[in-house]
Amino acid sequence: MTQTAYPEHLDLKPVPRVQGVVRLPGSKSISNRILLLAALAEGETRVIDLLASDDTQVMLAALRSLGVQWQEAAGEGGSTVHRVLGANGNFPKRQADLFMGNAGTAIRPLTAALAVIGGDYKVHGVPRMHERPIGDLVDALNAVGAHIEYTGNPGYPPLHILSGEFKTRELSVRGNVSSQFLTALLMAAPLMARSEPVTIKVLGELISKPYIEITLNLMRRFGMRVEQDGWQAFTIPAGQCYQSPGTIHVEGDASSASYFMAAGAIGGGPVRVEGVGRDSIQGDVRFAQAMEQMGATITMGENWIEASASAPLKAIDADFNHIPDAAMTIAVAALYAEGTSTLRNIASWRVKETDRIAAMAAELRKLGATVEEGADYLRVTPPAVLKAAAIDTYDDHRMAMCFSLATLDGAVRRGAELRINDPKCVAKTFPEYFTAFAAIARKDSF
Ligand SMILES: O=C(O)C1=C[C@@H](OP(=O)(O)O)[C@@H](O)[C@H](O)C1
Ligand SMILES: C=C(OP(=O)(O)O)C(=O)O
Repeated sequence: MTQTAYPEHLDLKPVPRVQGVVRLPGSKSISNRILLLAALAEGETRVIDLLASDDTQVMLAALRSLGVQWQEAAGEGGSTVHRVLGANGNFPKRQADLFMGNAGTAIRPLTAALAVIGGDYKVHGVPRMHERPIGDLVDALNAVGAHIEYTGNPGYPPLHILSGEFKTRELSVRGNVSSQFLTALLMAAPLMARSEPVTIKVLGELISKPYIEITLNLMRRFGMRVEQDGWQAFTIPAGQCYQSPGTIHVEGDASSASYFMAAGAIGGGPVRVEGVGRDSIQGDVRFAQAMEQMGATITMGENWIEASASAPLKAIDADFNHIPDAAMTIAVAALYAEGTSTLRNIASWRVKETDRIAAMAAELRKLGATVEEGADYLRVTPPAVLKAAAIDTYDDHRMAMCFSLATLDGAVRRGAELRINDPKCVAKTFPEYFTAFAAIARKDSF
């Protein structure tokens, strides 16, 4: 969908050293939230540096099908500007067939907004999207009077969303499969809270909490007050409407930053990413702390992070529930660490773009690693030397991006000669990834 021509596979040579500066593409999580909030707000929002990728493309196309007007223009200094004309808590078109690709950040929040606004909507995606759960969100909405039907397998898209009759203003949602269900309810709740407050209760454990902080932060930027009782309950006081903040800037993507931070830590560096830093609202900047724990040197400014290392990395044993996406990068960095690394509390990997625990284990083994796979953990012991391999990517952008790191020579291990199959899957969040990666590869040796 997004325009970058990639061959069927990429053959990558070992990279002796990496160094350089990378300007990051916009954050997927921030981009898709801002698009929906801008569409629901009163007034026009100018969105600077929106991510251009498959995941934002499906959101933009869906909003257009729903009658929301937006335009893209070039901004200053190579930036982009999207002007979104808010429809003030409504969608001008009440009937639409919406293709959501494999974008969790698009289908889940839109489902909640469509269910509350009402109409007649078909919502579907790629085959893998139809295997990714949405039942907890549908149950939460239908329990208070929404009318959402499954047109395929119960618990999964595709969905048929009709007009419901909301009976109560207290919702409950399970938080242990995906935090995106709570995010979806939070963003849609103000549309229900016209005359009475709405409370959302979280049943059981909530995973991926920093993504809820992104949601709350952006809702505040659009003028919304949310009362929070820990991670258990959230109340939206009655009578509020989303208000355009005027202009809003999209930070660089912190999950995309992880590949370059890891590259700097493995391949000498320094590698600097620009677009995220100390002031980021994205939880994935905490990947930098994990890298530090592994022995990398990290420095940060307001809007940049730099990684380098002068000694081999050390193994890590940690809980990565708070950074599920960037944690995939840790699994590959573990190939360069001395000893066995354990990534814990990552069960959500199983229901993302692919079963990421199984996929990661299979591909790390191809490189010669010893891998133990559990229901919610992964244990990686690196080989003495990485083996050349053809890496399958399972239509998962992060598999393609993090395995590119296994070409790095590192301080102790020769980088592998690698084939990355189906590299175009990076279009989900970072269409230009391999160009950016090539730009930090230095042909000279240490
Ligand atoms: O809300 C978000 O922007 C996201 C939440 C996370 O999902 P889960 O809450 O399902 O772990 C993350 O993996 C995904 O890439 C983006
Ligand atoms: C899990 C991911 O995506 P999604 O937003 O589709 O859940 C991801 O980008 O790693």
